[in-house]
This record gives sequence, structure tokens and C-alpha cells, in this order.
Amino acid sequence: MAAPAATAEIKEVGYSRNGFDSRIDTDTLRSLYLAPAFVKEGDKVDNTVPTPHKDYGTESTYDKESNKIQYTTFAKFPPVRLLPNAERKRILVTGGAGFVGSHLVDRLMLLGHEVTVLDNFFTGSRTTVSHWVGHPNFEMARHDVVEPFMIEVDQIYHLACPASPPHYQYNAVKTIKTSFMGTLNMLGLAKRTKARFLITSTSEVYGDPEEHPQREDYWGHVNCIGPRACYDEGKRVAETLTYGYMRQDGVDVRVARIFNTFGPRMNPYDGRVVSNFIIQALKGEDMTVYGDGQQTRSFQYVHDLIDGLILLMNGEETRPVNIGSSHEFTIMEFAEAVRDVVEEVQKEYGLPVKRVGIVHKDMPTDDPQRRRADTTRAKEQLEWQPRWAVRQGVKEMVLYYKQAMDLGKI
Ligand SMILES: O=c1ccn([C@@H]2O[C@H](COP(=O)(O)OP(=O)(O)O[C@H]3OC[C@@H](O)[C@H](O)[C@H]3O)[C@@H](O)[C@H]2O)c(=O)[nH]1
Repeated sequence: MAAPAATAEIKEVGYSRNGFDSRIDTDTLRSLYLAPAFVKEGDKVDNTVPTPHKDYGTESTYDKESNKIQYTTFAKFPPVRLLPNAERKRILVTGGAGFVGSHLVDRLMLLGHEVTVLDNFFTGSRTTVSHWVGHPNFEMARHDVVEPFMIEVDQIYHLACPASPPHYQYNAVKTIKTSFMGTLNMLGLAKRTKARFLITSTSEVYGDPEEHPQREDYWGHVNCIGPRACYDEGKRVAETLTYGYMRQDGVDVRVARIFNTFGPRMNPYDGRVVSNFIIQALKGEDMTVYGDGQQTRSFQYVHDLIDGLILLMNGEETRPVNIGSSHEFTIMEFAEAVRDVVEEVQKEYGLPVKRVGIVHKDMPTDDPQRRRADTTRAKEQLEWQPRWAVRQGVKEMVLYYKQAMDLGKI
């Protein structure tokens, strides 16, 4: 299936539902991860090497000759909504310096809440949220969730856990410990503070599914002794713990099952398919398709995911909810779609275009053959559905990596 054609420009993310208004204009968000040189205004395209954002956060200047990078910090922060005390929530985000976490933090900060980030920086990076460091509504602690953490909060978004297959398999025992102990500690905190608790579970709880597409009431097909089990079973037991605390202690819980997600700030060496393909294509290297590429996935852009998480947290649905796209690609089709977008960006920005090849590598053990989110529950209960076409999201991610390359960060 060909990549869907780009749809109309998306000017706003978020929703106003259940008394919680999470709407933000897309340009404001974009200014937190894309340099102005890559934000196209009408037909005007700036082909020069991008300058980092001049207003907020940390500016970095890279000198190719000396291979030195200089950081300058700014005391000016992105403007945030001024909320009355009664509406301003104290929100803890574990894994808040990670790929998904940092976008959630941006959104919650812009909306005017008080945000505390916990991260051990194993796979997260301080640079993803550095534009908030020093803001009166923002706090960040280097902390591993396998140890208890005491704080007074109203909401907990529990994201902390490596999510890319090579990363989570690198130290399998640590991954399952993070899922189990981390979730136990955060649920204990939710119980003590009476905070609402949201865990980001995963489509991997369905394993290599025998039912397609995957609905939330499908119990899954997981190899409990395979190399992916540390993550799959870790998240499954984390869900079990979550509902244990709900039934036994009355903790107010929300469970999001996240399907494949991509976007800016995904670590370029994360090892997942979208970052691998874009980096390979930008560098003019062959794209690596594992196996014959006939396995399928559905990919959602990170802003859609954040919309779903915020709606779930502030809605009434306590059952697990799939958050993902229902547009299914084979990996081979996806490789071709990414290659097209990279070439399109290269042409648009006057960069040399080189058509890269596609090479096949071994299929990882237990790699799920088919995966597509059934999002009926999210549509019905949260009134949520993805707004971003894959092509629009991939384009932003290409620009983000291109900018990082020009700045010597990749
Ligand atoms: O370079 C690559 C990388 C990956 N792939 C393939 O692309 C598909 C997607 O692989 P990814 O590593 O991106 O992600 P997976 O779908 O295997 O796992 C993901 O699932 C859902 C999330 O919760 C997790 O972030 C992650 O575990 C797989 O079939 C994989 O074999 C390639 O063909 N080439």
C-alpha cells in the first residue's frame, strides 16, 4: 500500500474534553524541536545551514574544524498558560526525558501545569527537556524508578522503561526489574498520595498475535522465555500490578497500550525501524529490512499519541486502551514510503539526492508478524483518533534528523 497522501496542514494538537483543555498550536510545539530554518513559510525555503532556536533553551554551536561544541543557555522560556490554582495540577512524569516523555512534558508545561520529571537517563537524554530547566513550574531528578520516590502529586504518568527492542534486550534483567519494581513503586506512590496513575503499556503485550487487528480484550500470544519476554512480560505484569492496586486499594488507574510510534527526539541510534530507515536514507546508506519485509506494523506520530495519553488520563475509562494507528504497512512498503519522503525533502531543500538501496538482514527472534491497532475503544470512549498522516510525521522527523546532522549531533 502506498503512503497516504499528505493531508491538510495540522494547525493544532490536543482536545478540549472533560473540562480539560489540552489544545496547543502546532507551531509552538514545533519551535521546541525544529530550528526555524526548517520551518517552511509559504513557498519560501531557507536552504542555509539551520541556526538552532534563538529564543528558548540551550543553543549549541558546532565548529567542524576543531570538533568542539559550545552551549549557551537562555533564561527565556516558552510562554505557558496561566492556570488558576484549582486547575493547575502537580504532575509526575517518569521517563520524562525520553522520546515520548519529553513530548508529554512539553504539552503539560505549555498547558500550565507543574511538572516533575524522573529519569535515569539510560535511554532518555537531558537535552530533550533542557528548554524547561530553570522554569518555576519544572523540576527534574535523576532517579531510577526501581527505587521508591516520595513526592506530593495529583497525577502520575508512568513511562519509564527502555522501549526499543535492542535497548530493552541489552540488559533484560534490568528491563523486567524496571517494569515490575518501577511500577510497584509508582503505584505505591499513587496509593499514598491518591494520585491518578497512568501506565504506558504496549502493543507488545499481544506478542506475535493470532488475532488481527488487536483489540484490548485479546489476551495475546507471548513467548515467556524468548528474548522479547523481558519487555512483553514486564509490561504484562505491570498491567497486572496496576489492576491489583485498583481492586485491592482503590487506586485510580489508566492503562494505555501504545502501538509503534515515531517522531522527533527519537534517539537516532535507538534501533527501531523508523529512526533506522530515516538515518540510513539521509546518510545515503542502504536501508536494512529484517527478513523479507512482509511483517506489518501501524505507525502513529508522537503528537497523536500524546493527545491520546492526555485524553485517557483526564477521562473516565479505566480499562486498557489501544493508542495507535490502524493504517497497516508491510515493512517493505514502509521502507519505500520513507525513502520517498527523504528524497522529497532533499529536493525541496536543494540537497543532493541519492536513491538508496534496500538490503535484507536476518529477522529477529519472535518478531511479531502482523500488528495493527483496533482503536474502536479509543474512538468511542476518548473520542480520539489519529490526525497526522504518516507522511507528514515522517517529514518532520526527517527535518529534525537533518538539523541534528548539520549541528554535528549525529
Ligand atoms: O532496521 C530495522 C529495524 C526494524 N525492522 C523491522 O521493523 C519492524 C518494527 O521494528 P521496531 O524495532 O521498530 O519495533 P517493534 O514493532 O518490533 O517493537 C516495538 O513495538 C511497540 C513498542 O511498544 C516498542 O517501542 C517496540 O518494542 C520489525 O518487524 C523489525 O524487524 C527492520 O526491518 N529494520
